[in-house]
Amino acid sequence: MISDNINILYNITYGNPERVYSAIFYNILSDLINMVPFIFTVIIVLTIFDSFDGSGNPLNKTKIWIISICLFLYMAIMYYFQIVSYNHNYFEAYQISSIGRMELAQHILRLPIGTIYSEDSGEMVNILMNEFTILETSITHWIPQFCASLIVVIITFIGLLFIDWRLDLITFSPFCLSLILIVISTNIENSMTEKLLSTKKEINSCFQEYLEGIHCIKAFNLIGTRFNRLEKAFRKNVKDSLKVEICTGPLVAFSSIIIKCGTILNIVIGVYFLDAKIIPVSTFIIFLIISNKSFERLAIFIHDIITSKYCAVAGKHIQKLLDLPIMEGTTNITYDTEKDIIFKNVYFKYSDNNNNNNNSDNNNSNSKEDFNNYHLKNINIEMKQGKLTALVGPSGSGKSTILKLISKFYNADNGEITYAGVNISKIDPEFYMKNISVVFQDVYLFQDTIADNIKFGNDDATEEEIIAAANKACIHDFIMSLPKGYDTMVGEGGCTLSGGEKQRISIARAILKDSPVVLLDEATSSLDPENEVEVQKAISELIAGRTVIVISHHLRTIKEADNIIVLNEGEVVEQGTHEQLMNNNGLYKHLWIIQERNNGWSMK
Ligand SMILES: Nc1ncnc2c1ncn2[C@@H]1O[C@H](COP(=O)(O)OP(=O)(O)OP(=O)(O)O)[C@@H](O)[C@H]1O
Repeated sequence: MISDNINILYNITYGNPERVYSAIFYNILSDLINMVPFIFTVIIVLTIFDSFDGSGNPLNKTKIWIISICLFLYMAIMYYFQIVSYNHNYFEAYQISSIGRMELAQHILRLPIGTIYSEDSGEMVNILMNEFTILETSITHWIPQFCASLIVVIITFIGLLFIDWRLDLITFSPFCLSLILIVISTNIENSMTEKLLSTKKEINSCFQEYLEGIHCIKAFNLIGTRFNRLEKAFRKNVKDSLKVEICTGPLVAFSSIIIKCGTILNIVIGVYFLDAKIIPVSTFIIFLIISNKSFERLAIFIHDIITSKYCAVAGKHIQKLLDLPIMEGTTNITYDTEKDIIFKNVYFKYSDNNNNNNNSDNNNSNSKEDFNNYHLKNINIEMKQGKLTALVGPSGSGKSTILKLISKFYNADNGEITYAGVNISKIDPEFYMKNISVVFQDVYLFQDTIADNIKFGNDDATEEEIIAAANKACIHDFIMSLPKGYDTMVGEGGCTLSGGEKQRISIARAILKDSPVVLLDEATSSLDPENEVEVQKAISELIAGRTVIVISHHLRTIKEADNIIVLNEGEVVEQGTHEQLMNNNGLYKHLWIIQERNNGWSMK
C-alpha cells in the first residue's frame, strides 16, 4: 500500500515528487493548526465542568478569557498559514503543470518522426491538455489534502492512545473495515479508469479528425456518418463514466458511513466506560470532540484514495510519453572540409521501431532475405557539396524517404549516412539541422505574422534581413501590398494565402536560415504555371552556391542537375547526368519519354 502510494505520487508528479513537498508541508501545518480550536474547546468545556460538577469550585473566568484571546490570535495565525499553504498549492501546481507541459512538448520535438506517427495525435493532445488538468487539480487539492489528512489522523490516533487506548482502538476500529472496502473499490475502479480515459482519448481523436477533416466531410456529404462516430464516442463516455460511479459510488458512500459509526461506538462504549467508572467525564468529552473532527478528515482521506487512482493513471500516461526514447547525439563534432552527403549500404523500413536511437550501429545484422520488404535497399549514393542532385523515380520508389533520412526524421536501419565525414546518427539533431533547410510541397505556416513566419528560419534576423530574404524569394512586393505588410497575421496553417505565396514565404524562410544544404521536396509540383515560374525564380536564389537535393516529378526542371539518381522500388537503378541517362536507355529515358508525350512535345 505504501509503495503503491509512493508510485502514485511519482506518477502524479511525473517523476518529480520533490516538487510538491513544500505544498504538502504547508498543508499539514495548516491542518494541524486547524485542530487548535478543538483543543481550546476541550479546555473550555473541561473548565466549565470543573465548576458545575457539584464540587463547588468557582468558574475560572480568567482562563476562559485567556483562551478567548488566544482564539482571536489563533484566527490571525490561521489566516496567515492558510494563505501560505494556498499560495504554495497553486504556485506549485501551475509551475509543475506548465514546466511539465513544456518538458513534454520539448520531448515530443526530440522524438523521431516515426515515433510521433506511431502515437495517436488525439492521445497526445489529450495528455497535454486534459490529463495535465487532472494533475493540476490533484496537485492543488488531492496530494496536499491527502497527506495532511493522513498526518492529522495519525497524530490524533496516537494522542488519544495516551488518553485512553481502549476507547481509542474501539473508536477507530470501523476505519479498518472502511479501508478494506476502499481497497476493493479502488481495484474495481482501476480497470474502469483506464477504460474511461481511453474513451476520453477516443473523443479527442474523433473531435480532432472531425475539425481537421471538415472540408472533406462537407465536400463528400459525410456529415451524418462522421458525426455519428463522434456521437457514439460521447455516448460511450457517458456510459463508462456512469459505470465507474455506479460501481464505486455505493462502496465509497458505505465506507464513509462506516467511519462515522466510530462516533456511535464512541458514545455507546464511552457511556458504558463512564458508567463503569473506567474513564472520567473529561476523557469522554475529549474523545467526543476530537475524534469527531478526525472522522471528517478520515472521510476526506477515503475520498482522496479513490481520486488518487484516477490521477495516477493520468500521471502514468504522461510518464509513458516521457519515457519514449528521444533522438540523441553529440555536438562535439569536427566536420571534414568536404561537406558531401554520402549513403553507404543504407537499408530502411518504416516500422514501429523507427524510434531506435543510433541504430546504424547494427550494420548488416539482418539476413539478405529480410531486406526484401524494406522501403530502401542497399542505397549507395553521394551528394556532392555545392552540386545539384536530383532524385527521380516512380511514385513510391523511396525519394521522399531519402530526404527524410537526410533530415534525421528517422535513422537508417543498416548502413550509414554521413555528412562532412560524420555519421549523422551520432550528431545531435538540433545541431545537425542547422546545416539543412527543407522546402516541402505542403508548406505549414504558423498562426503568426508573416515576418515571424519568415524569421522562423533565423530567430536573430533583423528586419532588413527578413526583407532581403523576402525580396530574394520574390514575395516582398506581395507582402507590401497587404494592408499590414509584414505584420499581417497568417491564419492557422497559413490558409489565408495561396499555395504559391505560402511556398515563397517558406523559401524566404530557408534563405534566411542560410544553411549549406537545401532539400526541395516537390516544391513546385502543386502550383499553376504562373506561380511555378515565380517559385522557380525564388528557388534559384535559394540554391545558389549550396548543396541541393531536389525531388521533382517534372523531369525537365531537373535536366541540368549535376547528378540524377533514379530510384525504383527502394533501389538505385541508375545515376548520371541527363545526357548519360538518356544514353543508358533505362528507366529515366522511359519516364522522360512518357512525360514528353504527355506534354504533347515531340522527341528530337
Ligand atoms: N510513414 C510511412 N509509414 C509506412 N510506409 C511509408 C511511410 N511513408 C512512406 N511509406 C512507404 O514507403 C515507400 C516509399 O515512399 P516515399 O514517400 O519515399 O516514395 P516517393 O518516391 O517519395 O513517392 P511519391 O513520388 O509518390 O511521393 C512507399 O511504399 C510508401 O508507401
